[in-house]
Order: sequence, then C-alpha cells, then structure tokens
Amino acid sequence: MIKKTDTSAASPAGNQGKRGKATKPTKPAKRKSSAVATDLTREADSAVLERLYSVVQSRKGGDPSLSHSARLLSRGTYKIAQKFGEEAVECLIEAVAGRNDHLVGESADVLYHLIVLWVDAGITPEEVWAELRRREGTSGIAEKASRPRPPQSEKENA
Ligand SMILES: N=c1c2ncn([C@@H]3O[C@H](COP(=O)(O)OP(=O)(O)OP(=O)(O)O)[C@@H](O)[C@H]3O)c2ncn1[C@@H]1O[C@H](COP(=O)(O)O)[C@@H](O)[C@H]1O
Repeated sequence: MIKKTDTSAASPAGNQGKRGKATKPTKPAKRKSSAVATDLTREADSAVLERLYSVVQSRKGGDPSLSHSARLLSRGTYKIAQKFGEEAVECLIEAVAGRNDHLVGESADVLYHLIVLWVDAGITPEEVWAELRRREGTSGIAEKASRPRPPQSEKENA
C-alpha cells in the first residue's frame, strides 16, 4: 500500500521495499581502536531502529488520520500482534519463494511492526539489545544442550 510521505521523521527504514527505493548507505565511521570500533558498529547497526522506535513512540496518542503508527496503536494489542503476524508470514513467503528483493521490503515491514509491538508493550530497544548482547558468543546448540532435561515420562507425553 502506498503511504503519505512523512517529513517529520526521516527514517531510512521507511525508504525500502513496498515503501520505495532503498537509500544509498552512508560510509561507516573511521576506526580508531578495536574497542571504539565495536561500539561504533553497534551504534550504527541499532541507530536506525532506535530512531524508528522514537518516532513510533512519539505517535502514541496522536491523530490516527495522520499517522499509521498512531492508528495501529489506538487499535490495541490484539490488532498490533495480528499485523505483526501477517507481516511475518509475508516475509517467510518471500524467503521460501527465494525472492530476495521482496524479502528486503517485507523484512523492513516486520521490523516496523515489531517496533510498534514494543511501543505498545512498553519494551525499549535497549532491553532487546541487552538480551542479544547477553547471548553473544553462546552457540544455540550449546545453550539448548545446557537446558534442564525434563523427566522421561514428561517427554513422552509432550
Ligand atoms: N516503517 C514504516 C512502515 N512500514 C509499513 N508501514 C505501513 O503499514 C501499513 C500496512 O498496510 P496494510 O494494508 O497491510 O495494513 P492496514 O492499513 O493496517 O490495513 P488493515 O489490516 O487494517 O486492513 C501501510 O500503510 C504501510 O505504509 C509503515 N508505516 C510507517 N513506518 C515508519 O514509521 C514512521 C512514522 O509513520 P506514521 O506513524 O505513519 O507517521 C514513518 O516515517 C516510517 O519510518
């Protein structure tokens, strides 16, 4: 669906896929030391999502006729969750079909709707980044193997 142009929130996430052509990526900052570089890279990766989060948060309680985020947030958790689910399904359809050009746009839609979900729930991006940082360096295989094993009888009934 074509949407009105938003001039108050120049979010690159809004310039992809269904919503238009991708913008040219900006050059990464020069590295000074490996520690600084790691921080800069982290900031650069999450900045676009944090900007989008701030914009969506600022739309809460706004005019639903002027802002899609305000409209979605006014419709409540059930609708927000439903929209997120729909976008996730559209994303997986493109992945399975191997249409990577469409997958980029659908991925942006999923991230936008996930952020609306966070705003509605009162979760901040920093909480999610912290959880991702906590997991860094732990293989999913090792993490699964470390989980307490249920007793055999429980496993059979599952
Ligand atoms: N990233 C997005 C973004 N991605 C998708 N969408 C909108 O999501 C809508 C999805 O359309 P659908 O028909 O699937 O959903 P719907 O209109 O809720 O329809 P129903 O399910 O109710 O029938 C479209 O209007 C898209 O434009 C987005 N709307 C906004 N943003 C970002 O959010 C910022 C603030 O937007 P506003 O809140 O609209 O000011 C923008 O600057 C963008 O950066």
